[in-house]
Amino acid sequence: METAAMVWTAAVAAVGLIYWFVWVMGAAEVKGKRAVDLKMGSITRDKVEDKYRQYWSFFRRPKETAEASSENVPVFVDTFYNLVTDIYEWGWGQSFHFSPSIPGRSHRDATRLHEERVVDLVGARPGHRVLDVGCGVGGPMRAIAARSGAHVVGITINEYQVGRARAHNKKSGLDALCEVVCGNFLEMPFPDSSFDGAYSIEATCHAPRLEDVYAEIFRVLKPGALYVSYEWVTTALYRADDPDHVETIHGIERGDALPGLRAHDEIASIARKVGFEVLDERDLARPPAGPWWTRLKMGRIAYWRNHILVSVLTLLRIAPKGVVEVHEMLYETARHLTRGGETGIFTPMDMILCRKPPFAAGHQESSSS
Ligand SMILES: C=C(CC[C@@H](C)[C@H]1CC[C@H]2C3=CC[C@H]4[C@H](C)[C@@H](O)CC[C@]4(C)[C@H]3CC[C@]12C)C(C)C
Ligand SMILES: C[S@@+](CC[C@H](N)C(=O)[O-])C[C@H]1O[C@@H](n2cnc3c(N)ncnc32)[C@H](O)[C@@H]1O
Repeated sequence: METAAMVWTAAVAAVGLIYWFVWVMGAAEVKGKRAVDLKMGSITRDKVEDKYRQYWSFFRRPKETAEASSENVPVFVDTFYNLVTDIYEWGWGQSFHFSPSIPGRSHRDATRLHEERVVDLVGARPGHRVLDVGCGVGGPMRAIAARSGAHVVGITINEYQVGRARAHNKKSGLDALCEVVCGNFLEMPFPDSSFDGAYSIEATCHAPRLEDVYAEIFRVLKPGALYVSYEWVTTALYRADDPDHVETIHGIERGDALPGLRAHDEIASIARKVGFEVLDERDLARPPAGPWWTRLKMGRIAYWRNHILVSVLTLLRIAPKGVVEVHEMLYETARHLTRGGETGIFTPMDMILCRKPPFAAGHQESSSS
């Protein structure tokens, strides 16, 4: 073969390979969000590295951060979701939470079943207005609205997620039942007693003080309405004097924008303090539930593929500088989360079911006010 022909063949093969690697393999979990579409939320390209550094210096020592400047937590949580939302959608899907694995069923099915459980727990039905506290890009909201026929209103602090969630709602034909509002769940823009039910899936862990968000939820619920939450907590197996345990929990907090994980036995008393009756509390991760962390572990090869992919895309200037660092942070977090699951010292699904008493007055003040 002539040299020119060889060069051409090699060039065509290289282009084909890059196309396959980036466009075909790059559309990881859910087709529709590809590696080439990775933006960093509402952060402009040139600011991504800086924003990541700011995030990292704020959340490097989570507990101290929360105590020193808890009023800044929502701002940095918003920065965090600008940095990770597209990577989450690309590598995980539209539901930003874990679920127990179910033998013989796909991750997608397991996720949906974990979400639909909320419908039964809060008794959502057509005609109801249900609040989704910390709604992400709306994966759970769409599953819950579709299953129950209720009108679901989601709130998220991150403007970029609002746009993503509205686009997904429209695309799935659920926009008449699903509404998304940008706001802080510590000061919600809703009138007292305006919801028939509420839920939060792996979101209230971002609140510096759980009583503040619970008090807000209590305020906006109608008397007699139910609220269910899947909380991130340390379990009874966690030992504060075991350096391995402490490192795992700090690793989870640093890489997930958490101002300090709470212990499992703190949740119910906080709910009662703001006025709720606690009807049930259970760790949904306990056997016979299948392990929630296997989905993270089984993807190790995929992580390496993704790492190479984001590095190549950054080199080609398709992805903004800083994405590789964010991706590495998530990889580290996945390691700590897996360790938390395997040792049993951490659960992302401590379920608490509460009711606002039928004859409750309006807003219960949180302890600081
Ligand atoms: C509830 C929260 C988020 C929970 C999970 C949805 C996310 C926690 C860690 C995330 C991930 C870790 C590794 C990433 C991987 C390196 C990348 O290649 C593809 C995406 C990941 C799998 C990513 C996906 C989402 C998580 C599992 C918190 C924030 C309260
Ligand atoms: C891990 S995501 C879970 C999203 C969604 N529940 C799901 O399961 O897909 C946490 C969500 O909480 C939201 N959040 C965190 N702090 C918030 C705050 N102070 N006010 C409003 N939303 C907040 C984030 O913006 C994000 O949407």
